[in-house]
Amino acid sequence: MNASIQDLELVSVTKRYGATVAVDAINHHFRPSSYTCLLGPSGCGKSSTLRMIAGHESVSDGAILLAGRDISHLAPAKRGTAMMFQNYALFPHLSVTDNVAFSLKMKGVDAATRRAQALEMLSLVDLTDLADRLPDQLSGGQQQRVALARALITRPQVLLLDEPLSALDPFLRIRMRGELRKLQKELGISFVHVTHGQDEALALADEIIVMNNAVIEQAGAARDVFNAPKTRFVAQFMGGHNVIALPEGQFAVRTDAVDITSIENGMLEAVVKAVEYQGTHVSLSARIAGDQEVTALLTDTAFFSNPHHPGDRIGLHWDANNLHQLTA
Ligand SMILES: Nc1ncnc2c1ncn2[C@@H]1O[C@H](COP(=O)(O)OP(=O)(O)OP(=O)(O)O)[C@@H](O)[C@H]1O
Repeated sequence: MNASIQDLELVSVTKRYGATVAVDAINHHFRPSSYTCLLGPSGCGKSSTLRMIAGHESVSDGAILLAGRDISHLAPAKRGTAMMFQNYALFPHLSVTDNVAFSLKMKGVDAATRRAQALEMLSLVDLTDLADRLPDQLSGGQQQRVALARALITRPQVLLLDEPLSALDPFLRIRMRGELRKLQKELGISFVHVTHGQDEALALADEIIVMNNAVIEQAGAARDVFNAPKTRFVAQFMGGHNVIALPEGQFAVRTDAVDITSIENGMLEAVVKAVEYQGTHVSLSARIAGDQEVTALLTDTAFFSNPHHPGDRIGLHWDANNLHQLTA
């Protein structure tokens, strides 16, 4: 396949800080014009990966290619990428417009052109009316939009976002993630977004890259990663799965794919341990052979049409195609 204009590729990219290997020879070909989330627990290497793509951290080994060009050793402003930081890093003494226009000023663009382009970006993020305010006269969500406009004014091929929603309250976080997604689709450029929240990754991403211990555990379409985790780590980190050791190996099965039936009709015999009412659903946990726990997430209708209580002996059942063998 020919490299398209926005193709971003990591080739055996490694980051070492002294003796610490933060990113260990990872390879990935990002899909053009897509929203990708880099997901993983604290310390797995996702921010280092993003910072290397941005050029804010040097690459210890390997190469970063954008549109077929090796950008590994270029200055951040020369890469065709732009980064939006977690804390937005706005200049407190500059107006919204001047914050957005800042990088153009550094490039020596004249004042009228700077202002026109900044206003265009502010209109894109719906902030035209607040163009003359200072950052501390804005809400958290508005500051984030300024930071977005400021990153986008450089017309990047790839926008890099490091935990962009973490400073927002939960309500605003959900609203802003909808706006990020919409903006990415409107602009048609690639967004690469670092998060440790699987809900956030599922809500936003076309593609999810799950990192753990400096390597990529699994990458793929969001639904594929959620539905068919390849490793125990991915199944547990994404949530909503049981990991069960059976005589044939280790398997993941989604909690909402587990049905309760009679002992005779079940594939496995179990004893109910706990029942938790969750409104739309009921979470039932049961103990199976080998002292393993299996959770079944049942709709409230399904549960209350045939309720069970701790101590009941039941059968568990699932369709074979909902069982995913794990490789590690
Ligand atoms: N400047 C640095 N010097 C030394 N070690 C570092 C440095 N930055 C990161 N590390 C180490 O590299 C590893 C990966 O860090 P990184 O920040 O990339 O992880 P992360 O997945 O983004 O974590 P978090 O979600 O906590 O930000 C960690 O073990 C971290 O302690």
